[in-house]
Amino acid sequence: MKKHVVLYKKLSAQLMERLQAQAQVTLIERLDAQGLAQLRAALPTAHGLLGASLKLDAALLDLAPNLHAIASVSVGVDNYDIDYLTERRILLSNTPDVLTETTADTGFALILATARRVVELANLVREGGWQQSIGPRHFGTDVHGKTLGIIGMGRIGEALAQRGHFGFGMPVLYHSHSPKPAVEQRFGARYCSLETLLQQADFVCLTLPLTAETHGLIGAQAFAQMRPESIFINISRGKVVDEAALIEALRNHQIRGAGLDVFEREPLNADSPLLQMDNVVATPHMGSATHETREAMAQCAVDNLLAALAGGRPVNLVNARAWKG
Ligand SMILES: NC(=O)C1=CN([C@@H]2O[C@H](COP(=O)(O)OP(=O)(O)OC[C@H]3O[C@@H](n4cnc5c(N)ncnc54)[C@H](O)[C@@H]3O)[C@@H](O)[C@H]2O)C=CC1
Ligand SMILES: O=C(O)C(=O)CO
Repeated sequence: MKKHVVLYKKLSAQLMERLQAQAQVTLIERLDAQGLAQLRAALPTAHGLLGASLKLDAALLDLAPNLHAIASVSVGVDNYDIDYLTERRILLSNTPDVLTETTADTGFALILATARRVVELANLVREGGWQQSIGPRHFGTDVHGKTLGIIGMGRIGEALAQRGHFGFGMPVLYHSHSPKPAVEQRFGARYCSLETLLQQADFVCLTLPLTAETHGLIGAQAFAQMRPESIFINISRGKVVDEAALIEALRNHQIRGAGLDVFEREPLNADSPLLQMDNVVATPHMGSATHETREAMAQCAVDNLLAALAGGRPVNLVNARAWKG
């Protein structure tokens, strides 16, 4: 008998066909109240789950006694209680690598847009405010040659360093769990403490996962260490930052601006003070959101799920201790 898979993210026709050939599929189209009720109703017979952007906590997963595998269509796994999944020997997989370059592109788009005030000035033109040559009041700040600071030198951090070093001649500072000699050799990057990075980088970029250790890592104390010319970029997770402290730092001109793809609460409230600030560029968690990359992520997730349901070890298994071998 075919295994039962619950999708809470829509797949392309091609991937859907592939999944349906191997499994009985329930598709939850939208994660609204009705969709969540459908999900609850489907969980008791589910062997596999595939999706993203949903906190799958124990209260929900206790409804799924037969669950064997979850394929997250994301590299970040902060939506899952990994200890709980491991205890129940539920295999959790994610989608690293396929989104690395696209997410680093988004990071650089935010660096450029924030430093060169692209959104603010494009809006000025759109609103008919371009009546004469712009002057210093509308000038931005250079990106090339400035110091790029990367907090969390993993896959995306390295891709950002590559762009900064080769594309923009930027000296690279980084802080991570441990130094990476290969990265230092390739990009001339220099390992330093978090404090030194905050004090010296012109662009402070977050490319860390959200974990118990990183939750609230960047707060009032961190912003106080940054310089009034520095620009803060977050393409990791909103909860790594104390958003109230960020708003205060922007209000008090402790930093020049911020490029933010992620927020403490998503979607961001329309009345967030961040949206009133010209020196903030806010994007809707779109780091990996290109047609090509989202399809590659979905394909990776389907591969992981089908491997697990066939009794194999998914290539991108997150909780290795859940694997019986
Ligand atoms: N904005 C978006 O749409 C996207 C956001 N992301 C976020 O980016 C994160 C990073 O992704 P990858 O680069 O693929 O992960 P990765 O695991 O390759 O890199 C993370 C790096 O952070 C370091 N790190 C972790 N905790 C640390 C700590 N407390 N102090 C110092 N360094 C620490 C790790 O050692 C590692 O080098 C994801 O977990 C996800 O949350 C990923 C893709 C898209
Ligand atoms: O993969 C992730 O972790 C994302 O945030 C979306 O691509």
